[in-house]
Amino acid sequence: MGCDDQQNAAKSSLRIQDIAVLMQDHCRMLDPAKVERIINEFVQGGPERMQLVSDFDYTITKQRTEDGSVVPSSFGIFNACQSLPESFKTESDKLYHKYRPIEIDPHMPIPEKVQYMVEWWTKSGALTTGFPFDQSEIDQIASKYKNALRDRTHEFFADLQRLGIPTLVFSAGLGNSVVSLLRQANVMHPNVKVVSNFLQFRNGLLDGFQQPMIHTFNKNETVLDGSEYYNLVHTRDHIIVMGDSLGDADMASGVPASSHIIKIGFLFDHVEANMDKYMKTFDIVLVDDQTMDVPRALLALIEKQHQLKQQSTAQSSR
Ligand SMILES: C[n+]1cn([C@@H]2O[C@H](COP(=O)(O)OP(=O)(O)O)[C@@H](O)[C@H]2O)c2nc(N)[nH]c(=O)c21
Ligand SMILES: [Mg+2]
Repeated sequence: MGCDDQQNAAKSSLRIQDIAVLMQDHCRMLDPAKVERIINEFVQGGPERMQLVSDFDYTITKQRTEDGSVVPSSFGIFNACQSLPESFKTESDKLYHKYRPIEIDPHMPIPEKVQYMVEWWTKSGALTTGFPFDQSEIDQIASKYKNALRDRTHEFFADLQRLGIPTLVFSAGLGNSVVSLLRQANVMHPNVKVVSNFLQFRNGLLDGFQQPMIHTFNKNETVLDGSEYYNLVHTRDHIIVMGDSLGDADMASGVPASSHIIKIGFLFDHVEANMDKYMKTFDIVLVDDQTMDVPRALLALIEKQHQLKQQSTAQSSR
């Protein structure tokens, strides 16, 4: 490509109908023109303005595996550890059955739910106290699920690392399981930060979770305020958000209002019943897509333009 061609390519904008992955039947968008506009902004802004924020359970892990086996959640991995006292398991189940219906109650206002969630995480932390525990137990169970990450997760995290895009994995679950799985899958690169609830130890015994508590309704960038990660990303105003639950769409709250955000929602359960809400909440809804192909395609467009710009700068400075 000559210099002029390269400069023209660098300026021309992309049309959504030319982005093949977004034209697949299972890829739905309420407002394709908005997605097209933001993709063009991402592409023009380049990798240095990008950040990625992703949920963990059933967003990085698969919602459906080929052999039909169920992937446990991060708390589920911990609960499967053999050394946990029997009383822990029964009490923890009781809490789940009490609080989970509140968490997903469509009628209760969020401020009221927040109190209950704080109560749940606090009681769960109190239960996770006073007995010995070894991280290797989590590692052993997590190792069984390192292949249960979405197809092309490895490539996706390699893309993010190569482009230097800060990547936040947010989980209101258990951070020890999240990090263990990401490490064993070889995707825990230096640009990846996990914000979650981590086990705390005192005198060799478990002592609940470390602060700050991350629960369903504060799982967003406001909990990062003033932190090292916040300082790293607060000027990165081009954001990809990925999640499988409706609440995940708010994970970037707390970033400047002028930011441009593309929210990708992975929908698998009760597709028809959930479709309307997902379409209103996420910019791109992927129905039973167990891959990272769509977010990877966005990164590929950003990278291609970035390379063109670099080549044309190199040529014009000759
Ligand atoms: C305190 N607590 C919370 N949860 C659930 O863990 C989930 C973690 O939240 P999340 O990180 O948003 O994960 P998601 O991808 O599954 O949405 C919450 O939505 C709760 O339903 C919990 N689940 C179990 N098994 N045990 C617990 O103690 C516990
Ligand atoms: Mg999830």
